Amino acid sequence: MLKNDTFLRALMREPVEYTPVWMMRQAGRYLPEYCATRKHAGSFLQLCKNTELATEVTLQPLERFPLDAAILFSDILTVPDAMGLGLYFAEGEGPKFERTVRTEADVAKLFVPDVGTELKYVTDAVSSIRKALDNRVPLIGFSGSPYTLACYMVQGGSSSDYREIKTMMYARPDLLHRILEVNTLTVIDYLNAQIEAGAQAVQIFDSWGGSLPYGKYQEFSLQYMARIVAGLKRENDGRRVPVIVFTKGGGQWLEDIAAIGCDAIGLDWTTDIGEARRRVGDKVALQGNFDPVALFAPPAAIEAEVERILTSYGGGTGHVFNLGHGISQFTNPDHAAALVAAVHRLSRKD
Ligand SMILES: Cc1c2[nH]c(c1CCC(=O)O)Cc1[nH]c(c(CCC(=O)O)c1C)Cc1[nH]c(c(CCC(=O)O)c1C)Cc1[nH]c(c(C)c1CCC(=O)O)C2
Repeated sequence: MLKNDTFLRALMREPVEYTPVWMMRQAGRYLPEYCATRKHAGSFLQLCKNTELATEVTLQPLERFPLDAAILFSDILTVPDAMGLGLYFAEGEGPKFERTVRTEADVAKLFVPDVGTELKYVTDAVSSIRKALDNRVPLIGFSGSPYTLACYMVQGGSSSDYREIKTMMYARPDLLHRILEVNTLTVIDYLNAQIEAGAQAVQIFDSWGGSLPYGKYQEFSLQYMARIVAGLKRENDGRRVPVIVFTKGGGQWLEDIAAIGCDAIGLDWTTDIGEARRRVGDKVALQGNFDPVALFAPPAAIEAEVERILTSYGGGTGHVFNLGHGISQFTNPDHAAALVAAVHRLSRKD
């Protein structure tokens, strides 16, 4: 039995005593204890692949702040790495792949990896984290969306304009659809393996779906996320495993996203959460949507911003407080503490 299931109840729009909160990238470089463990591991990827250390960093933010959920420490790019593309992190440059998927021949070679062997280190981490959490709070598993994974696979790394993948989309949509097909089958296996290992909710990170034009978003990103939602095991320990879909920059498509069968939509900070609630009605819960850059302001300003978001949402259940994107590595941890405390204190007043 979970000691604190507020997060799961809010996602299912069941009554809650206060608004639960977690932060995207809550385990990361803004915490000195994370930097110390990462140094000990050698590299970020070695940290992800070491069960004991991945467990340790997952729990670090929970030791500091009374967060209502833990998130598996890993990365979305473990999936293309398992497809043999060779993930590495060049110092100061972000993620890169040794091989890209651009030509007809590259696409023909692409395969659905055996998740049970190639990504066993991830499911081992899930089991180990569940044990270490001892039912304190629920554990969130996650994956990249098929389109967001494809962005890194085609580009070979991060990009400012996604020129290669978008050119493929316009010139050879058949090739991109084939990549998305392989990614979709892989993500279904991957998330189901995380759920079987103990993940109590899952989030699909569609970080780059918001860069697509209207219509193309539905065809190249949302359609595939709908297939994932339909393909997931939805029960664990006798409870429903809620699915959160986070399309960064997806605020204009909320009705479409709410229609794919997910339980919650993650919002970035550009959308008014009260208006979002009116648009989706009681179809889904909402997660968000504090601008992570506002964490650089003094605690009084952070509290005012928390209050604005809680007031806009309008009380009751169905809201999971979060940042609108990952926390910056330059954030002062005391400011993150102020955010978490403000969410709990101000939402209990309702
Ligand atoms: C696009 C994406 C990635 N990874 C992820 C996304 C989707 C969310 C988003 O849009 O930000 C998701 C992710 N990455 C990480 C987590 C762990 C769980 C958590 O605490 O939220 C999660 C959920 C750890 C990480 N993933 C990464 C770090 C920093 C690596 C380090 O310690 O050096 C962490 C803590 C590396 C990473 N991984 C990725 C990038 C672009 C980078 C480099 C950017 C950066 O340096 O912040 C790909």
